[in-house]
Amino acid sequence: MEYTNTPAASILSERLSQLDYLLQCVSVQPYSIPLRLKIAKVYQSLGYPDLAIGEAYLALVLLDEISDEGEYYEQATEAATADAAATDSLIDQPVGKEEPLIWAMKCWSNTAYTILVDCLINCACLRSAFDYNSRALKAFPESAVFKAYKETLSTILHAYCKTKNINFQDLDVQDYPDRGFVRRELYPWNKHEPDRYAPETLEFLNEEIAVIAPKLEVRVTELPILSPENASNEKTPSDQSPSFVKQLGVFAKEDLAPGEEILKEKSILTAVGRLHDSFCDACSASLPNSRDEGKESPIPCEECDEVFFCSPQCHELSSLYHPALCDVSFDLSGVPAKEAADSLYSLLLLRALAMAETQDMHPLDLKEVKFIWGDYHGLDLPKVWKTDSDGQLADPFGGVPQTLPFSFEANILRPLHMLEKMDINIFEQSPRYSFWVFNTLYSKFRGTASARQGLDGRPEVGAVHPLWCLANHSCDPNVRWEWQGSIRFWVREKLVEWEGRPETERPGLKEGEEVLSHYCDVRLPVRERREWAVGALGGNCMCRRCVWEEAKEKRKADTV
Ligand SMILES: C[S@@+](CC[C@H](N)C(=O)[O-])C[C@H]1O[C@@H](n2cnc3c(N)ncnc32)[C@H](O)[C@@H]1O
Repeated sequence: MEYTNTPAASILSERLSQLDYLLQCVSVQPYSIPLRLKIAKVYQSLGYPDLAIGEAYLALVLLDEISDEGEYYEQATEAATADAAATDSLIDQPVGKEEPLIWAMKCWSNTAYTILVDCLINCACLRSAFDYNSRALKAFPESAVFKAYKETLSTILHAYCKTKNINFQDLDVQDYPDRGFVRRELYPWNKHEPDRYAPETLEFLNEEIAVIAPKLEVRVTELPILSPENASNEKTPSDQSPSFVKQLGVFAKEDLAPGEEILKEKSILTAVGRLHDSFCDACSASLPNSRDEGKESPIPCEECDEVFFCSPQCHELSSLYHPALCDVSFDLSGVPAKEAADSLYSLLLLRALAMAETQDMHPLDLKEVKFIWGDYHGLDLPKVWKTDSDGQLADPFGGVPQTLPFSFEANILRPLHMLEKMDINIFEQSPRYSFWVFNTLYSKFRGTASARQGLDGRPEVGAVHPLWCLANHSCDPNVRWEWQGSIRFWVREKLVEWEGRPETERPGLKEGEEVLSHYCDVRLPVRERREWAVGALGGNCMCRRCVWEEAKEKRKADTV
């Protein structure tokens, strides 16, 4: 990354170097509370309040380990005693006769709560902020800082009630909003992201795709940059020429006939949010009922007997993730319906962490994850990141847009809980299983995962098919797909009917033509299609059918 000579850019560069140094230190001193707090402060000063929350929370966990004599009592106490004796441990000198360790712990606890509450408010996690501020006020009843946060929270919550037209007194703490958006970013220190357009990347992806789709290849292509505003009534997209961005796409290597099956991909990066014995644990195919005659019976895991596989192949593939999860139950089936989709992303995260642990790899180096699209903001950080002349951030995110959904539960607590269930030491392994790694995985999954609903309309199964998801979208697709365990593409035998299509067009793909999938129900009218696909596309669809149909609607409206 190039750092221009603006004052903000050099401050950014300095803070990133500081972070780099502290991250190296924490890999050798994973139980150091002041070090966790220093990292939290640097994240905060860089405009990543979400990452600061994670480190401040770890500092609180370490403090609890000492006070409650928890599993890591010895390591945490040893580190804290050494830190309390050191001079640069973020604390004032002890007053009176208080023991240095007790005094230091009080100071660290105060700092941890301050960072946590401030950042939770900035990330719109108001219920969690309220909860931690109440605990802080119990520990430090006279603190002007926590009293001020109480006021701030009350003001924000009153304003929230006003917009929702509800009485503040009627709002239960459990119903306080607790979810916001944070920066969706290729973090400057992330060394795991490949150059997706480099010849060696394309060579690797084409070797992989040759196995499951011998007539297709991955190529670099150009796509219009989409934004949610570009179809608003004031600006007509067809009047503007969109800017383009380099991305990957899937192309035909030879002429493909209508009806031909051209891709069949099985993935183990799957998530099942319902009863485990109804779906193959590896590929998520529905399992045959025990009464289904002539069907092979599901194969159980011989160790835990809790998960089942649809075939010997899936049973074998489970050796790539299941050892880390064998006998571990992580049930999210009880989450409220409105959180069901988010919980599938968490289960995909769990699968990726289990794959990394079983294969002893960094999660971002897994081949199923490494090359997939993270839909990062793509802005030049040294140019967009903003501070004033004193180095104060323009806003808690440094002026950088926020599009990644974030909650304390999904991005901090749940991943740590998953690691603990897999018996992973959350302190010593924090360089590999870090909060920015969870965010990066969530960014990738949100850009590419498919979900299938159950009969009640609730998202039930999710999966990332790393090669299939390289295909781009059109509301006039040339393939159709089906997902039942494996995902399959067929060349369409019948093209979608819409008025603007040139009459000469026939189904089938010519050599070199792009495979165009669909991310929404293409039977719907343009407005509904765009609403459906906006999340997956990052903006309103600008395919030729959408542009044509929107123009027609506009002409119709103008004549009325
Ligand atoms: C599942 S990925 C598709 C593969 C992606 N192009 C890549 O490089 O890996 C989805 C992303 O591709 C882009 N995309 C797909 N179809 C598009 C279209 N018709 N117009 C513009 N962008 C599109 C959007 O950025 C979207 O977030």
